[in-house]
Amino acid sequence: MNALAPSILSADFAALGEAVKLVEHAGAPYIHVDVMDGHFVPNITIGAPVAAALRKHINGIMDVHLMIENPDAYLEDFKAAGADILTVHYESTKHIHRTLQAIRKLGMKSGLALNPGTPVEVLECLIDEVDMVLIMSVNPGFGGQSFIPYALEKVKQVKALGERTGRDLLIQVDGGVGLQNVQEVVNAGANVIVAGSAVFGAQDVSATVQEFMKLMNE
Ligand SMILES: O=C(CO)[C@@H](O)[C@H](O)COP(=O)(O)O
Ligand SMILES: [Fe+2]
Repeated sequence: MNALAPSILSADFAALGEAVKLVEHAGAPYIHVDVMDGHFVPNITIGAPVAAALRKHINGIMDVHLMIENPDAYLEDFKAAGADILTVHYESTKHIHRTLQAIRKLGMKSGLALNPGTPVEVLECLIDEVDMVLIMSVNPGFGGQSFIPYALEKVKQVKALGERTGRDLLIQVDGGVGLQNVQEVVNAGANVIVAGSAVFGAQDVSATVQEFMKLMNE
């Protein structure tokens, strides 16, 4: 079953608990939490204390996307906050292999995100340490940007790598996905779809989640 991960980046930050409840009730199995530090990306969002507060409202999977420099310093904080999957950027740290190992050692699933300018080849020597690959289909930092079509090619490459290495990978796509292109993204091989503005910017959030899940699993 392909899964939707609504990104709370586009929700009302003063009512995140309600936002989570709404999308979970509509059938979204993941909640995607975007953490930005104003250094790795030109925007600042939320940190571990807000993630910990949100955890109490999340029944499903809390999927934390770290867009921060020096992620190693915060892995334990996000474990304590209740993250199920912790995703770090390949570009954000010198010793990414060690970081991925540390995430698993703390008992979380490890996610590895690749910026649009980073080739899939970098996964070759990291794949055994990775539970989820996140292909960024926009440059990280903001919601509501346009989908970069080359991401589809990268998703196909990740899928092929998973098959070749016998790994049952979670393949996540993040950025610019809406009802109009979600099937294309799933057909390329993605099985976890992040959507922020397309979900929380919709008139009927609940119906939009249901429509996503339907299109993704047809
Ligand atoms: O990580 C990010 C942005 O850097 C995302 O998770 C966004 O929140 C996706 O927003 P939309 O493109 O779906 O509006
Ligand atoms: Fe994200």
